[in-house]
Amino acid sequence: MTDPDPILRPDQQPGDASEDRALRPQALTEFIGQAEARANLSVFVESARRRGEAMDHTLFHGPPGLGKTTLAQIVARELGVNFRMTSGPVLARPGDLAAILTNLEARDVLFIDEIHRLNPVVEEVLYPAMEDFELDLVIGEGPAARTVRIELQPFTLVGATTRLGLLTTPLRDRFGIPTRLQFYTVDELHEIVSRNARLLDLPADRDGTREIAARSRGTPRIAGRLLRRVLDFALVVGDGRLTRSLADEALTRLGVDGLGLDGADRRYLSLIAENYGGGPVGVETLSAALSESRDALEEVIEPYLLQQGLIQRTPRGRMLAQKAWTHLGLAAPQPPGQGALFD
Ligand SMILES: Nc1ncnc2c1ncn2[C@@H]1O[C@H](COP(=O)(O)OP(=O)(O)OP(=O)(O)O)[C@@H](O)[C@H]1O
Ligand SMILES: [Mg+2]
Repeated sequence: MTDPDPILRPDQQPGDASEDRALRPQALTEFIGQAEARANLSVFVESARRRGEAMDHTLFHGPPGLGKTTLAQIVARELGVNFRMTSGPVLARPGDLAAILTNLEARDVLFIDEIHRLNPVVEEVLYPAMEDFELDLVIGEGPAARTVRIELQPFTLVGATTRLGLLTTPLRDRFGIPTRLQFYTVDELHEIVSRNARLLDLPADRDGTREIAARSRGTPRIAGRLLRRVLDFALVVGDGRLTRSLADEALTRLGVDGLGLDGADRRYLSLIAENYGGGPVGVETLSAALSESRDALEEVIEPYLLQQGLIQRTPRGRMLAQKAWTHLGLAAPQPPGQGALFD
């Protein structure tokens, strides 16, 4: 089964990079939502600036598309330092990380995306680098091998992950500022969509931008993409203006329903309802039946369904909540034993 439309997925897709750039907020004051994270970060940034020191290592975690990379870039800009970006899977050998670390200037931000996917031998090198700004490198092989210690400039490591649970404890413990990003409220997304419409020169009714916000799965990346697709419809099918009815028509044609669920979400819910009587059913079983990786289910599909109260995680597997039955237009089965009283 293939997703009918990958533009609805919250994880990054090819082509996002250039689209993202135009809409990406550049300063903490332009960043909408995540009020708590933003308030805390502005204090830590300001304090580091006054002390003239590197800010403490920071970890952003939460579902894809909520602004982890954006916030990391903003932090570097507000600190007035260089931003270096890499990712867990790219750093295959300790030497790859060493090359980056030794090139950092004092107080720079090193951003490591998907930090839960670091090779363990690379991670070992990271510990003393984070803690003491030192690098222990093994030079040569066999009996001639020796360790050299290299002093590093103090730097700020900003890590990002969609899977906090996969981080090793020693790595997790070395982040002084762990920050969880939350799904956005419809009001926050509405502000984001309105701002993006202005940036894209799209005349828009409040009802129109609201409709997109309500159907963006709590995720600014999806809001940005849906707005661009609705813009296409506005230009070609409509009269160039974003109205509520135009947004509704476009989103419905794209397969986004009233709760913002896409085809993959609905297949997930329907499978549990129709094949497993509402659950509980194990995630491995769902993964096989949907031909989706377990990671994709746990990182991308389930967080929003959980947050919306459509499913529950139990020790025996996933279960549909009443709201999901209602949303699917199906009747929930009677719990065993109930109903017999009235027969
Ligand atoms: N608070 C916000 N206000 C406006 N736009 C935002 C906000 N947060 C994120 N965006 C936009 O959403 C898109 C995705 O953000 P970003 O790439 O930072 O997400 P991410 O959490 O790093 O995702 P991933 O886990 O896939 O790496 C970008 O285009 C960004 O401009
Ligand atoms: Mg990112």
